[in-house]
Amino acid sequence: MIEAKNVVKTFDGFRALDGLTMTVPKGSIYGLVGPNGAGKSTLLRHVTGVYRQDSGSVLLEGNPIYENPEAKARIAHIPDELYYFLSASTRDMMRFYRGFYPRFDQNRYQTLKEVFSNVDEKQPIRRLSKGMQKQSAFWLALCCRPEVLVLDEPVDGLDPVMRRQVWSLLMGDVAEWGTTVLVSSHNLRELEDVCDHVGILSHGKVLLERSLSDLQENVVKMQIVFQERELPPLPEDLPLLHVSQVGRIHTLIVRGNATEVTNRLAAYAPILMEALPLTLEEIFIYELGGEDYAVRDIVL
Ligand SMILES: Nc1ncnc2c1ncn2[C@@H]1O[C@H](COP(=O)(O)OP(=O)(O)OP(=O)(O)O)[C@@H](O)[C@H]1O
Repeated sequence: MIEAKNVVKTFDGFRALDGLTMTVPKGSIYGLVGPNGAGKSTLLRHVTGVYRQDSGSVLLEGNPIYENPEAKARIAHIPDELYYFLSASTRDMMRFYRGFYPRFDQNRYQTLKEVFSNVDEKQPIRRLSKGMQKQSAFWLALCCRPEVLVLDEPVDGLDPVMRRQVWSLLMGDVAEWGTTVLVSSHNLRELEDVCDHVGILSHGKVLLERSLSDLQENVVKMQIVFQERELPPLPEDLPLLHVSQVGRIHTLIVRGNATEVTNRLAAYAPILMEALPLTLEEIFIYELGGEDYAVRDIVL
């Protein structure tokens, strides 16, 4: 488990992280979503032990990460801007990582050659195209067999086929090894299919973090038609988040699970009624109640 508790980080008086608290359960794929400048990269640099927080704590299994080589050897990081030694090739980096990561898997390096077949392992990484550099970074990170994989905007620059390949390899590692993946993105849609936990970051704070199952079981979209054109007066304690109408079809966004809500609304004898799941984007918009426009922008 990774825990960030009340983390504050200032740069020249500017609070890039402003009392941030986040919990990433072991074996989860945790998506961190936020607009430009929200503090995603800064947070990930704390989780990987690159930065030291001004106050608060950043822990892996209860131990501080900063200046803790034992914790750092359990974490692999693909940052938004890749850094490699001048003229180092993928093969050179493999040898370097092999010395650092105790679970480095040499056989996997050979096996994954087929997946990343258009990366020339002998060519300096800096001379590869951007997408190929990302592929090289994934290839190496997957061979490290880290307990925690931290990915900053990981699939930017990868073509759709490679995106799928990479996500499927990552999900395989989570299933087989219980790897914890912490991944940042601007795009909730990109993360929707892969994450089981999501945190929304804005102005240096996590506004909301939930497991996907919690989110999906607790809000439902009801499409409903009554004999009358107008909506009948519904009970005051029905936790309605939003109501809209197109023609005779009313769309109600209701907090609660689909069966409960369907049973309650059945008492009003609708002609037609259907419970639909919400997309992750819709859930966040309704959950956050549109209070924060920066957040609306990223989820819309
Ligand atoms: N080394 C630094 N020195 C000064 N300010 C910094 C530094 N790193 C980050 N910041 C500031 O902290 C804030 C958060 O930056 P950060 O890079 O963490 O955001 P982000 O959510 O990753 O953004 P993006 O989506 O654009 O990558 C920004 O206002 C940025 O200008």
